[in-house]
This record gives sequence, structure tokens and C-alpha cells, in this order.
Amino acid sequence: MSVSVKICGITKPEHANLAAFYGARWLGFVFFDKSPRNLTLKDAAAMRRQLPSSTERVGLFVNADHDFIEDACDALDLDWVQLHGDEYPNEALILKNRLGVSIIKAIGVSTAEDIDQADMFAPHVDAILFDAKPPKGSDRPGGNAHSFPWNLLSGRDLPYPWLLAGGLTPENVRQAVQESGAHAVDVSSGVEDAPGKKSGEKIEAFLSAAKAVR
Ligand SMILES: O=C(O)c1ccccc1N[C@@H]1O[C@H](COP(=O)(O)O)[C@@H](O)[C@H]1O
Repeated sequence: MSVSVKICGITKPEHANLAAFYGARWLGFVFFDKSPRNLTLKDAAAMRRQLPSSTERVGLFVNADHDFIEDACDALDLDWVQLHGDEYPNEALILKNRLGVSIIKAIGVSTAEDIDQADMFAPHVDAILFDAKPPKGSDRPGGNAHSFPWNLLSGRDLPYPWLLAGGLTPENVRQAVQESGAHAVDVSSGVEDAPGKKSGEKIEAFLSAAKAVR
């Protein structure tokens, strides 16, 4: 089975459609005003009808107000909510029950012990996303093109669905999947020419490389 791919930080329908054409499972939309990929609710609503129907839509939030998350779900008809801040396990459960969406919880990793933090979220969410902890001085908890040692995940046989993220690129995704054992990956910076500027060529290259891994 090929690796499932999430392309995150979509701001233009043409990149969404290209990613769908090359086999992305998920498209990610960032609702965090410190991000260069931030979307307003107005941007999101304007894009909604131009998005592909074959992909699942993920809204990314950082410690966001639940009413705002609900408005974003309505604006983009989101299937998933990605919680990328300091949210609690019961917050994930409350949102899941309120909105009827699937939930991804991001866990920042720099050591093997960080991976164990996922255990308290896993029963309440639909997938865990392991991302590198942000570098010192960053004003956002993800989307920093920063990776962690992929072999921290190898041989763990984790009993829940999970995605690998953090500093992935078309050039390193094969090695990242092979070292970590990931069945699903998430990328943002690695398919951009500059922060917030997606590249069609890099999206195609990333999906081709990820899908070719055995
Ligand atoms: O993309 C962002 O700007 C962002 C902002 C706040 C939290 C998370 C964000 N992105 C997510 O971070 C990881 C790794 O991204 P990258 O490939 O290293 O740039 C990924 O899950 C993005 O969805």
C-alpha cells in the first residue's frame, strides 16, 4: 500500500487541484494568524467551491476558540480538524462531539519520551501527527521546515494511526518513510519556494517520491 500524503498550507485552488491529481489524500488549510499560510474565513469561503472533491479537507488550528473552529468548518466544509497547540485530550473529544469531524493531534518531538505523550491523546482522536518541536525563536509551533530524528519512531509499532511531519521534502521523504516506518506523511515548507508560496513542481515531486516508496 502506498504512503498517504497530506499537503498542508494550501492557499490557492490550483495547488489543491494539482495535489489531488497527483494523489494527495488530505489537503491542509491553516487558520493561525502568525502563519505565512494563514487563511481568513473569507478567503476560505471564497475557495470552497473550487476545491477537489476527491481529497479530505483538514483545518489546522493553534489553541483556537471553538466557535472559530466551527465557523472554519462551515466555511470550508472541513472533514478533519488538526490541533497543533497546547490543547488537552478532553478538548479534542469535545470538538469531535460538537462538530462531527475527525481529529488529528500534533505532538512536538525531539526525544523518544515525547512520543509517549501521544498515549494520552490517542484514545480521543483519529490520528496523531508527530512534528519536530519548533526551533528557538519561532513564533509558530509548526511549519518551520524543521525535522527530528526519524529513527525515534522506528520499530515502535504504535497502536494508533499516525503521520510523520517536520522538514520533509521531495528529496528526503523516501529516507524519512523508510527510517520511521510511517504510512502517512505531511508536508508544508518542503513544497514551497518561500514561506507561504507553494510550488506546483515541488508538490508533484513530493507526491511522486512519497508514492514510490515501498
Ligand atoms: O504551516 C504552518 O504555518 C503551521 C503553523 C502552525 C502550526 C503548524 C503549521 N504547519 C504544520 O507543521 C508541520 C510541519 O511543517 P513543515 O513541513 O516542516 O513546514 C505540518 O504538519 C504542517 O501542517
